[in-house]
Amino acid sequence: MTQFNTRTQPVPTQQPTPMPVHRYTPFIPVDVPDRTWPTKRIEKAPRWLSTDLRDGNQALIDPMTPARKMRMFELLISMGYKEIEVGFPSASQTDFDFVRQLIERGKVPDDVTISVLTQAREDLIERTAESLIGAHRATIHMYNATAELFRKVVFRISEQQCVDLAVRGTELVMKYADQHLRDVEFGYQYSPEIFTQTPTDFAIEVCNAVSDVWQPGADREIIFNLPATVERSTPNTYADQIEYFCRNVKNREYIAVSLHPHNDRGTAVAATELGQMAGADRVEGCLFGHGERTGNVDLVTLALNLYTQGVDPQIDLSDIDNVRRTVEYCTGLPVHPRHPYAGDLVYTAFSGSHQDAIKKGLEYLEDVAAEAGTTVGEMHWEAPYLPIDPHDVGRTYEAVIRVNSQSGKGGMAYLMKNEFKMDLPRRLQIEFSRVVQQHTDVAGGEVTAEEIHQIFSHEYLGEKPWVLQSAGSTSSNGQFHVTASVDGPTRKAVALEGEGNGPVSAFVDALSREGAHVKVLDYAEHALEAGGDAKAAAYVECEIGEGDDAQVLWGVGVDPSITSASMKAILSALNRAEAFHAATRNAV
Ligand SMILES: CC(=O)SCCNC(=O)CCNC(=O)[C@H](O)C(C)(C)COP(=O)(O)OP(=O)(O)OC[C@H]1O[C@@H](n2cnc3c(N)ncnc32)[C@H](O)[C@@H]1OP(=O)(O)O
Ligand SMILES: CC(C)C(=O)C(=O)O
Ligand SMILES: [Mg+2]
Repeated sequence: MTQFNTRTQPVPTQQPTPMPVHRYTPFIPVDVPDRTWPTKRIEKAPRWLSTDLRDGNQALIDPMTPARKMRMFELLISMGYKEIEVGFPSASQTDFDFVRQLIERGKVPDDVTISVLTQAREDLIERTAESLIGAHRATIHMYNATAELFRKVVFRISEQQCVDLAVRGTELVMKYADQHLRDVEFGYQYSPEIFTQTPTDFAIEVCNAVSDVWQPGADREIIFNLPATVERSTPNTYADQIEYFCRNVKNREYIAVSLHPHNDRGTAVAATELGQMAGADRVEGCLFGHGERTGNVDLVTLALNLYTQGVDPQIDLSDIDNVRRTVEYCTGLPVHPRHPYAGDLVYTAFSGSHQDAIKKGLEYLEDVAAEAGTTVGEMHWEAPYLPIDPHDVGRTYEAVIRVNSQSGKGGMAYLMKNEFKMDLPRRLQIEFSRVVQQHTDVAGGEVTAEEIHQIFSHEYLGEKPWVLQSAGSTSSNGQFHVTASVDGPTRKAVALEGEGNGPVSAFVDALSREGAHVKVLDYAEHALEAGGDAKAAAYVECEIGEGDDAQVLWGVGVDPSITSASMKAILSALNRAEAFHAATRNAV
């Protein structure tokens, strides 16, 4: 029976916020009681469109220069994007010229479609069509807002006038495409802007009216892009709207239903994933979630979310740091250190229990791979706290474990093994972690792998006062005889001799004849490097001294000869005992 008192008081009442919450009203979702999306799975990549050069660019403090735009375009091509929105050519001469540059300099591969955005205004549509002359494959993307607030406040038009604007705009797109773009493999995309705040039936009505003009068919698709221009509700409501739209829009089989989520509530990725489950074919977004306000949906996260499910994202993110550096250069904005998959810290554990589990997980994978005669890179990935193998995105395991005051033995042991090839026995790990902990408690902050190695060398490999000068051993009939020359605490070059059933016990015997009492409790050794000039590391756990003064300490030795390494390890333990006594004497 437990002895403590369980809580008897009620849970304390939380206080109302002092913020004016009454100013806000809940979002009213479309009613889809027979929704099917919750049980669907995403089993293939959607058609991606990157709008980094349009929605991403229009939201930057300093829009990209032509050189930066070109760098971004080349990056997107190299990653595998086949649909790229390259700008708003009627907005400025710079935007227009960039589109012309892409076309005239032959920068657009034949299998890539560029698209450009325009408002539903004749002068802008004409200029937009002109920007695409000579393109191989191109799409004009036209939008007008359909939400009531926008009709009332921005446009001051009725529902019918809103439909008419979309219809007239579509007719104008077709007119100018016919005039300028007959040699282009031409496509049309229409967005009922603020789709999520538009009654879905009205959004469908506008799209159907646009469809009647465009007349989609087997070789004449239309893209209906359904933006969460401002994210206002939970992701499931977006999915309901998408499923409802897909079920009720005319000519569904000739329509590419496209998602264009923004991230105002921080749930754009979830909304996009649920939207795909609800039937969408296509996704528009930006790398690392650039774009208006909180950004467009993040294409990197979406792609790698698919990847972690074993679904080919059809995008190359095998050098994620290069992608990140290029995007940072083009946008002038940094990627957050905790950004999914790409941030500096996202494959790093500082805390002890995470490090311990990661270390064990990676060792387990190595063992299983070795048993199967293969490499970890070929194995099914499953590792604690690491949803993805950092190697797959071009990261190393170096940053996986970093040490600070929150770290335990596993982290230090991992760094000692991976960076310095020293495989510390478990009880030595425990002892050494206390040494490092003393350091982090005093110094605070992170200790680098190099610093951990320095602390280790100072603690275990400092040869004072006992130093091994030379050593030899012979054996006959299982009996070992060692000779050694050591500098001791009081005398230099003391000649030692001892006998035992192994070189370690013979050396212990030799030391006892000098008055140094050592009992070996545990022993481990391994080669440090492969090859002819390999060194060995020896680790010994020793009881030093006798009676009440006896201490249990680890010692470590490194030497080309395994016999000398083990002798050095014993002297290391003696040195640490001396240091301990000196510290105690000084303290007294
Ligand atoms: C959700 C989005 O991201 S939409 C894309 C937004 N991106 C951009 O706007 C970047 C590029 N835009 C621009 O450079 C400019 O807005 C231009 C060149 C297109 C137009 O500039 P201007 O003619 O000065 O108009 P302005 O920028 O003030 O736009 C507002 C006007 O366009 C109208 N308008 C806005 N959107 C649309 C549309 N989709 N279709 C038709 N008219 C529209 C507004 O009602 C308003 O009209 P009003 O002046 O009669 O009141
Ligand atoms: C132009 C449209 C598609 C847009 O960017 C939005 O609504 O967010
Ligand atoms: Mg947008």
